Amino acid sequence: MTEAMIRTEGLTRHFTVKKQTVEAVRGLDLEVRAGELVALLGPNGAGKSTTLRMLTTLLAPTAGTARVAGRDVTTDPRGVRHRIGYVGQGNGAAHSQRGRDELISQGRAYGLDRAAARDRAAELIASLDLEAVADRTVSSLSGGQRRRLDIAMGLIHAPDLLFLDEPSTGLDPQNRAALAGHITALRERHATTVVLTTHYLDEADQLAERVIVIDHGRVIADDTPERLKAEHAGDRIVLTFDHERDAARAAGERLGVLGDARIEQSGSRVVIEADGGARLVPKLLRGLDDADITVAAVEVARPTLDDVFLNLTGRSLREASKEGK
Ligand SMILES: Nc1ncnc2c1ncn2[C@@H]1O[C@H](COP(=O)(O)OP(=O)(O)OP(=O)(O)O)[C@@H](O)[C@H]1O
Repeated sequence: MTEAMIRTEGLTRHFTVKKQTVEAVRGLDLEVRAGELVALLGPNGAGKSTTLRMLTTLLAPTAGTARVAGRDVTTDPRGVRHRIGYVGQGNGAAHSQRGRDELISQGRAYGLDRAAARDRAAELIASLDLEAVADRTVSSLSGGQRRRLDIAMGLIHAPDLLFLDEPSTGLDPQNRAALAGHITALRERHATTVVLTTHYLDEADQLAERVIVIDHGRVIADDTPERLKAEHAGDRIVLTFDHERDAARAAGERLGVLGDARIEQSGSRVVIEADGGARLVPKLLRGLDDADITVAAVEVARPTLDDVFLNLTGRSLREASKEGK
């Protein structure tokens, strides 16, 4: 069996702030296999960046061990650094340089000769769609272009493993979607293992094959987005009635056909949380029809990762993020 790309045991980091101990990361046991695209998802202050900074050797663990790309972060940090790429939060190239030159210098810093650095820069410029802007100074690039340049910098030495800390924070939805497309394409082309952090739920959902949910420095769930949603949250059927009394009757009488599904009425709406929502709808509508209750609208909403987080912690990820700030 090949060695895991990342393996941590009891990885822990404490900070001391005004004589108080902050347990940023508390005993993380992680395994990431070669080729995976993993998102660490959690609210502000959950410990995602601290984890990434330990895995990339920027921060020493307080306790525990981590092997990254076959090297130990504590005993061989240089070995780790040579095998990984890291794009931090809003790091970025020197602003007065042209993007292409930045990439070439970065390649040289990693030991490529000039010709190899130039070729590699050209390849990344093409695959990250930077041709039109590579010869402009970095300071003149848009947020999305600069973020793509940052990613190219992290990939210059063709690492097997790339860490991206909140790659799309601050980008508009269109640029976020484009960046997600580039990350997926890079992975398909080079089989790079990618570990990224995000607090965009839809991004984790669409981009990652595996989502590790972190809260208060611990892993609270770890699975594919589909399985997380299937296991921790049901579909939601939203029924809207013309009158509140119809909603009350529907909630009170007829919806018993749904067994133990969670039913909530608010005003003229009834929300039912149940697995396989779409399949239940015909039965539900027949039951309501039999009872002479007229439904104005019916809608089936698939669960989101926010519902998963809510069911696991009792807090919405959006609310939890605000409280962590
Ligand atoms: N250098 C530091 N000194 C003191 N406390 C720190 C330091 N770095 C992080 N922390 C604390 O550790 C906890 C985890 O922070 P971390 O940045 O890892 O969270 P995060 O999940 O990456 O959040 P965000 O989404 O806001 O980046 C927080 O309580 C934070 O205040």
